[in-house]
Formats: sequence, structure tokens, C-alpha cells
Amino acid sequence: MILSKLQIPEEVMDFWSDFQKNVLSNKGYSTLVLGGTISVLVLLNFLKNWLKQLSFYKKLNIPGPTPWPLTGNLHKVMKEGFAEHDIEIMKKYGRVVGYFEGSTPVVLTTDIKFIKNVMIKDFNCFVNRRTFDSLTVEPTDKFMTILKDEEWKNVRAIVTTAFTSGKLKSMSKHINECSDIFENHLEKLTDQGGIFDTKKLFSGFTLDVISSCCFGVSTNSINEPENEFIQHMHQIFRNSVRADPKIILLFFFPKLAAFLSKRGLIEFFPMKSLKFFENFINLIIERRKNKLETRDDFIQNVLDHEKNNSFETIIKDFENQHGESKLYKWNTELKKTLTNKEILSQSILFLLAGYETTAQTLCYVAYNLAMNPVYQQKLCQEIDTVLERHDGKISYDSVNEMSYMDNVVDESLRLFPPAVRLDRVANEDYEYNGMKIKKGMVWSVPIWALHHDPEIYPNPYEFRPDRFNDQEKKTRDNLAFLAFGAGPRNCIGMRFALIEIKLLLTLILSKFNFEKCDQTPEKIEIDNSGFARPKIPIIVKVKRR
Ligand code: HEM
Repeated sequence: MILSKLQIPEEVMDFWSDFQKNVLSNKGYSTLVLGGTISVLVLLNFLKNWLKQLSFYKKLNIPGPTPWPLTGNLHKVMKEGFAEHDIEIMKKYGRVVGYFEGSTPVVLTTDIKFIKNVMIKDFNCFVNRRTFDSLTVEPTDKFMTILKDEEWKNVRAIVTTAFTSGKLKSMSKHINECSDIFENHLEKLTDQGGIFDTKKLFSGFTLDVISSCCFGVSTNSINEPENEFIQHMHQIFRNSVRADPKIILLFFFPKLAAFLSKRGLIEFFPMKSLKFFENFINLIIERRKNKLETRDDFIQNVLDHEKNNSFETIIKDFENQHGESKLYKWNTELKKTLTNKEILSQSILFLLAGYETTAQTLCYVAYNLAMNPVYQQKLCQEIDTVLERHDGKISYDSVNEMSYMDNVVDESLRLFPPAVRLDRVANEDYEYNGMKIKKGMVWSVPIWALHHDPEIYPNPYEFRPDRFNDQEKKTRDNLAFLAFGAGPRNCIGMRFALIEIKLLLTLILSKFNFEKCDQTPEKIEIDNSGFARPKIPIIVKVKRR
């Protein structure tokens, strides 16, 4: 209309009609315009979010670094790895720091009082962990680690009954069977020079233990590494924890990752292997339910739970264990059994949670002892003395009398905690020392940074088991050591892992010693996976005592 009223030269009109015909009607161009518009809108959205981020922590009275558009501060974590990043950021901003992982605000703290409040005293305000929708697909969607509120309490209360001292004691004979296989292997290895890759051997052992104690399967991974069970296990493990470009999608575009994952367009877990375990475990559950077989392992304990435990006893046990969490109340009618699906999910979770963490701890203990023969000798003396009292019997009772063993294992876990962080999500708005945490925000303890804080542990990179003797322990708060977390949501497998580690170490050190060899790294550097894995394999030597 306007164009028609104006006196426009003919050349211009010709140009305009050519332009309409050749360019605007062209499909490719329209797509380009559409794409460009969307990109501008997305960019504007990022800009808006970024402007919000710039003032976010000021309003909450929490110090922290300035975020970048899109990545927030995650680019630094990706470059430096969680461990180094966390040490640096705490050094620069103090014991409470707020930063952004993409668009997600995360508060990090090494303030012990704050840790105690969140994990124990005010646990009710921080019951759940951070979850990613893309990871909650069957059968991993019932993992205890990601369950929330009442559903978590229910599963945790029932599963706790499978980890009592009595149950652990009875499961310890399965651990000893696996230790015997390990020892035979070490005997052969010693005849061939004794040099070994700690990860390969110890992860074979922990896989055998967890499959035996979880569902009564003897895997013999050390001697039969090609077994189908082991192959599937390795598949799951490689995929679930490997550094992966999908993880970037998970952090930067969580909604897109969830959309693709729910439709099976990307996989965070290898579904074929999960299906293998699903069929396998369901078969075991059916056989046990039909009384075709029985055994004192995790599945059996959970199945027998209903007839063995009154609900009141479970609650009392749990409250006794976590008495400091005063506000933590069992305010619901919890159900008394787990469904097959819930048992299946926990069984797979135990494979994942108990396999690498425990193997890695054994690797680091072996390394620390090989590098520190004086401490190794002291530990061997304790083992000899205690075993003499028990007629040479390595058992749940005898290893529990070894206090120096506890110091060695704890000091290794302090120096190399397998989980470098833990987290909780605020159920409601919360305030600590004038600093505000908004409902839904992620609160996290950088375990690695806490364990390497020179104000808490002088010369933090030195391996010195006496830091954990009774006298020195009294000088620190218990919450300065968080390798297994704390409070009602701490590691449910802690006592199981510790007894497994101590039984094997006792057997090894009663006959062998670890030694440093040419291939042993002088210094351990960890990768940035968040699981404190060494960058290069830890090779040591074993020698008969
Ligand atoms: C040295 C070995 C292990 C280490 C260092 C370790 C460490 C941890 C840590 C740091 C947490 C988080 C705790 C928190 O948020 O407060 C955790 C949770 C958990 N761990 Fe372990 N863990 C180990 C072995 C095991 C084993 C052997 C199992 C199972 C048999 C297991 C099962 C679990 C489960 C199920 C949770 C989640 C508990 C819940 O949400 O209620 N862990 N572990």
C-alpha cells in the first residue's frame, strides 16, 4: 500500500520483484531466516539468564566468582577437574562459595558447622540429592541414590536391614572365599616377579565380592575375565562413569538430554547390559520367592525382611544410628516390602556403587603402603598380633580388633576419597549465618577440598595414618572426614566396604608386602572424572614376607 502511493522508480520495483521471486520465495532462505530468528531469541534468553546470574548470589549474601554466559563457571571445572577447581575456589572465596554449573546455582561449603546443620541437624530440609531427569529411566529410576522423600525413606529403611552387623558377619564368609581366590592369584604372580596393575586385580576382586554378596553369583573375574556377566558389568561401568560428551549435554541442556533419553534417542546406560541383569536378577528373585534356593546374600535379606523385622524395630534402629538428626521423623506409614522392580534397581545400584569405589580404595592403600614401608611394617605387626590371638583366623571379629588398620584405611580414604563431592537439594528456603539458600538450590560439599584443607589436616598431601588415632581424632570434628558422607543419607554400604577392604588386606599382608617398583608413580595425579581416578595406572610389586 505505502509502496504503491510513492513514486518508486521502475528499476527499484524490478529489483524488489526479482528479490521476492528469487530469494524470499526460496525455501533455503526462509529456513535461514527462521533459524537466525530462533538463534537470536535463544541468545537473548541466555543473555537475560546471565544478567540474572550476575546479581543472584549478591542477593543471597554468598561470595563467588562472576559467571560467564552459557557455561556459568562450569568451564573452569571442566578444565581443572572438580578436585583442583574446588581447592582453588575455596581458597579464593572462603568456606562458603556460590557458583553456576551452566544455569544451575550450586553452593559449595567446607564450613563444618554448616555441613553439620545441613547433613544432620536440619536433615529434613535437605533430604534429597540432585537428580538428572535423563538418568531416571527404567530400571535405574528406582536407585536409592536418586529416590526422593518418603519413597527414599521407605527403600532405605528396608535395605538398611540387610546391612546389620549380623548380616555383614554372615556375608563375610563370601568375602573370604573371594579373598582366597585372590591370594592364590598373588602366589602365582609372586613367582613371576610380583609386579601388578592394582586396578585390574582389585576390581576383579570387588566385582566377585559384590556379585556373590548381592545375589549369590560366583564370577571369578580374576581367572575368567571373559565371563558374560563380567562383560556386561564392564559395559555398564564404562558407560556410566566415563567422561563423555553426553555429560556436557546433561549439564548444559538438561531438558533436551531428558527429552532425548526418555525417547531412547541417547543412552546414558547401555540398555542391553541392563536388560541382561534385569532378566538375571528377576530369575533369582523368582527362584528365591518359590523357595527353589536360599542363601545369605542381599537379595535374600531383603526378601526375608518382612518376616524377620517388625517395622518398629527398623525405625528404632535407624533413629538410634542417626540420633543427632532430631528433626528427622518417620512421619508416614511406610510399606513393608520392596517390589521386584525396587529390589532389581538396588541390586544394580550396589554393583555400580560398590565396585569401583572399593577397588580404588584398595589400590590407594596398596600404593600408600608400598611408598611408606614403615607404616606397612607397623600394620603387619598389628595383623600378626591380632591373628595370633585368634588362632590365625581372619574373620569379621578379628579384623574389627585392628585399630591401626582402621587408621591406614581412613587415611587413604582421606587422601584419595573416591567421591570428590556430595550434594543435597534444599526442600525449603534456608538460612545459615546470614547466607540464604533458596528452595530447590543445590548444596554441595567438596570432599576432596575438605580432606586437603591444611587448616584441618596439616601437610594434607602427606600419608600419615596417625592422624586417625584416638588422640588426634579428638582434635577435629567427625565431619572433617566425609569419604562416606554423613547423616541419615550417608553411604549405606560403608560398613560392608570397610569389612571387605580389611578382610582382604589382612589376608594379603599376613603373607605378602607391597613394594615400590620402577613403574610405580612417584606422585599420584587424579583425572577430572569426579571419581578420583589416577591419571596413570598404579603399578606396585608384591613380595612374600
Ligand atoms: C570405599 C567404598 C565406598 C565409598 C568411598 C562410598 C562413598 C559414598 C558416598 C560419599 C556416598 C554419598 C553419601 C552422602 O551423600 O552423604 C555414598 C552413598 C551411597 N553408597 Fe557408597 N561408597 C562406597 C561403597 C559402597 C558400597 C559397597 C555400596 C553397596 C553395597 C554402596 C552403596 C551406596 C548407596 C546405595 C548410597 C546412597 C545412599 C542413600 O541415598 O540413602 N557404597 N557412598
